[in-house]
Amino acid sequence: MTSIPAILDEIRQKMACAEDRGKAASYIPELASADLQKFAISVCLPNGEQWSTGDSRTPFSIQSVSKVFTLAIALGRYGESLWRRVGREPTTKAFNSSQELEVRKGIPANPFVNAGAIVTTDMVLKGASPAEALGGILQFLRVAASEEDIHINRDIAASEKMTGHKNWALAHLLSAYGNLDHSCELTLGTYFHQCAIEMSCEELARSGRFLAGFGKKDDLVRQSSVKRINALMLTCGHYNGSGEFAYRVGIPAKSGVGGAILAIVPGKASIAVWSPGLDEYGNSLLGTAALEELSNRMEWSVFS
Ligand SMILES: NC(=O)CC[C@H](N)C(=O)O
Repeated sequence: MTSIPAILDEIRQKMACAEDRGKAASYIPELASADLQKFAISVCLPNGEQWSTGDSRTPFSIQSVSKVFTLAIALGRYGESLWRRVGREPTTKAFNSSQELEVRKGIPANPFVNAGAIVTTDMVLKGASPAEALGGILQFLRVAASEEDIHINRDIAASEKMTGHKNWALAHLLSAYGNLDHSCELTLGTYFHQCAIEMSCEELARSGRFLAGFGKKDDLVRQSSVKRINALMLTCGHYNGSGEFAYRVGIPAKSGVGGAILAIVPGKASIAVWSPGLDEYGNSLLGTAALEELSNRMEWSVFS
């Protein structure tokens, strides 16, 4: 059988030749100029091995992958009562759509669409200043990734604060329905900074180990939460592209518009990919193709 490093390298070479590389997330000005040639993949195994290839030490903003970590923190703090404020159903709408939020009377469909993540951030913010809440999220990530050097890119956060009009609209709608405990300014300011956390592919892969059932998992979440977070990643992690992703890749995963995807093979691997070009749903085009290839070759689909 071909070794994991050889498979990763073959995947990297294949992705380097791809002509259609997707489009960068231009609605956040700081992300619009991302280099579409960048590509990285990193895999952590239960025995402590980590294999990486490509631009695996280059930092990028994790964007919506951060929603996994705020969900983990909020679930730990609030348990099942979290679901009074956020649903756990997949959606057929875009990640930043307000349509469904109106229909659902201010209860977002799930914690991975923007409205849902704004609510979980609002919950993490309770009893803390934005700086303290962000410090808690960073601390969670530093433990998960076994890496102290994880920071926020303030330029990216500021860029989104200026132009993220859909998120402002979502926050105001949530507020109108009584589903925000803080001002839109405070909650969204925290949310934009959380999305602008920078990590490399290697760090991101390590930060998912607790969801794959290894690494420093006991320090971070209960086993019951792991099961639930993975279920949500599988059904909602790619928004209205989640069915397509499950069909092609078959692994719980969460994408971000920075081009990262964190994918979890329970008991077997924590994987991160990064390629900044996105598909029509805002998910990394080549990241998805790479994960499809890896999951096929390793027989890592949870359905296989
Ligand atoms: N899908 C994403 O990664 C979205 C995150 C981005 N910060 C936003 O709120 O629009």
